Amino acid sequence: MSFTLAIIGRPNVGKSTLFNRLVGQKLALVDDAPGVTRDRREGEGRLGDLSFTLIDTAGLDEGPKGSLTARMQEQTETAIELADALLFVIDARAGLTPNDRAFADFARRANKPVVLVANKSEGKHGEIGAMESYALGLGDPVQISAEHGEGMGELYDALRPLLPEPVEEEDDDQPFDDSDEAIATRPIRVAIVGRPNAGKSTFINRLLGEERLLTSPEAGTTRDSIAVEVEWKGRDFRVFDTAGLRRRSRIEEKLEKLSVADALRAVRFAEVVVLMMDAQHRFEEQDLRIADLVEREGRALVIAVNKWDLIERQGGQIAQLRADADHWLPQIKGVPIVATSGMLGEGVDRLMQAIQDAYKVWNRRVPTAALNRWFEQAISQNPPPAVSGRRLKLNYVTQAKARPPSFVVFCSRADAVPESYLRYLVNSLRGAFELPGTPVRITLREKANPFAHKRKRKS
Ligand SMILES: Nc1nc2c(ncn2[C@@H]2O[C@H](COP(=O)(O)OP(=O)(O)OP(=O)(O)O)[C@@H](O)[C@H]2O)c(=O)[nH]1
Ligand SMILES: Nc1nc2c(ncn2[C@@H]2O[C@H](COP(=O)(O)OP(=O)(O)OP(=O)(O)O)[C@@H](O)[C@H]2O)c(=O)[nH]1
Repeated sequence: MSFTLAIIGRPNVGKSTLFNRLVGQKLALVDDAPGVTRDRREGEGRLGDLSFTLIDTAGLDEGPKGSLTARMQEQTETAIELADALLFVIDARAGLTPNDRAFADFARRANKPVVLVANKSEGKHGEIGAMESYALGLGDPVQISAEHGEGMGELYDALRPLLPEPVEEEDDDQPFDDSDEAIATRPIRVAIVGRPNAGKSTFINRLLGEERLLTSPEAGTTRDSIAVEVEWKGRDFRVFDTAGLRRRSRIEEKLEKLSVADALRAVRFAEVVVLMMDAQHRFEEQDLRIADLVEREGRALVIAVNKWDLIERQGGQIAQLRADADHWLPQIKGVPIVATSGMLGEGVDRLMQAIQDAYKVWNRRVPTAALNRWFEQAISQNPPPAVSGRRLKLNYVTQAKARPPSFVVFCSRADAVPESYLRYLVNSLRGAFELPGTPVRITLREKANPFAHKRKRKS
């Protein structure tokens, strides 16, 4: 039997939705046929290149006043027994309930690896439950939206080290091992995306030093994305080449649609995304849309302006590229940009270095003391505005996670803080801690410090 994962958690947190996403709709449809009531569903799940047997424990009602029925406990225990590792799901919007804590106890007692999943994390509301869930003592929550397919890359990151995978050697690193050493040695997952004909395959061939991928002057030669392992100057990379993202047209063929979906998937599984543009047609609408997608997916972005050999050399061109990038992509200010010629092998070293640097920035954790110093300074330099006569009070800040760097600011009235002030904080933070070109998230939160009760108990 293959590696088995059990999805556990109280009713309604989204276990079935996650199951369906990982297993695929077909099986779920079969099992959801009317009259088929089952305590447990099993299916073959896939996430990127990982495959596993998945057990879902959904479909039971909570007992009176939210209590757990004996049947629910029983089926959860059975599932846990069958599993090699657990996906413990909570509802990030609802926050923790006593039943979540009961399930967390089951999970802990199992003595099996547990991945804490904070579902329904799309939008801003998710941060709250995710922060609260730290208190369960099950490690960092993986924030996902099973319904919208968000956070699947993070889930992949969390699962990959748990699963046996003979081809990989790096698999003994711990989930969420964000130590400097782990960050410095893990293969970096890179997706190279861009419009058709930008030169993605040619570039990867150059990296590999052989004609392994098909390149041709016709747009859209690469139909599927292919992962290749590359070692460059002692560092391992896993590079995904994707079919060109192209403008959607009404007469688009099904095959093409699949290719676009494939590229989007590659973005989700990548840690660093290289947006490859043709130097002769740079910053086109589709390029900007890809960059925006990468930002929204929370990946590190590096821009390669390829076919640089076709550009007549004049002074100041790189500076112009820099200015163009910041003009068109203000949401990822300072995004690294490298001029390349995959054909001639120019700029390859610089691009590979830029990928490593971007990866480091994306993984950065800012020391708390420095973060607090920055916060006080940023607020006193440019205090938050008064809204309807009352000054907004921002209390303190904490880094909730890295990959990408995400922060939570605790404040008096979250809804009242204007977007522009948040942008000010993001840009100031970027500057203060050298976080260029990586998505930086700041979420506002009104509730008291979730760790406060812990501290009280200790004293
Ligand atoms: N907003 C949001 N809603 C979600 C998400 N995932 C699931 N839901 C919704 O949450 C509800 C419960 O989802 P299910 O997948 O049935 O939850 P379950 O944990 O399997 O529930 P039981 O079958 O009762 O054990 C449904 O209305 C879903 O549409 C998500 O990522 N975001
Ligand atoms: N002058 C020049 N031409 C290049 C360079 N890189 C690629 N090309 C040419 O551009 C064309 C497209 O290259 P590919 O590598 O197939 O492009 P792709 O982005 O993989 O294309 P799709 O498979 O359509 O997504 C080919 O004719 C290449 O020879 C470069 O650095 N300079």
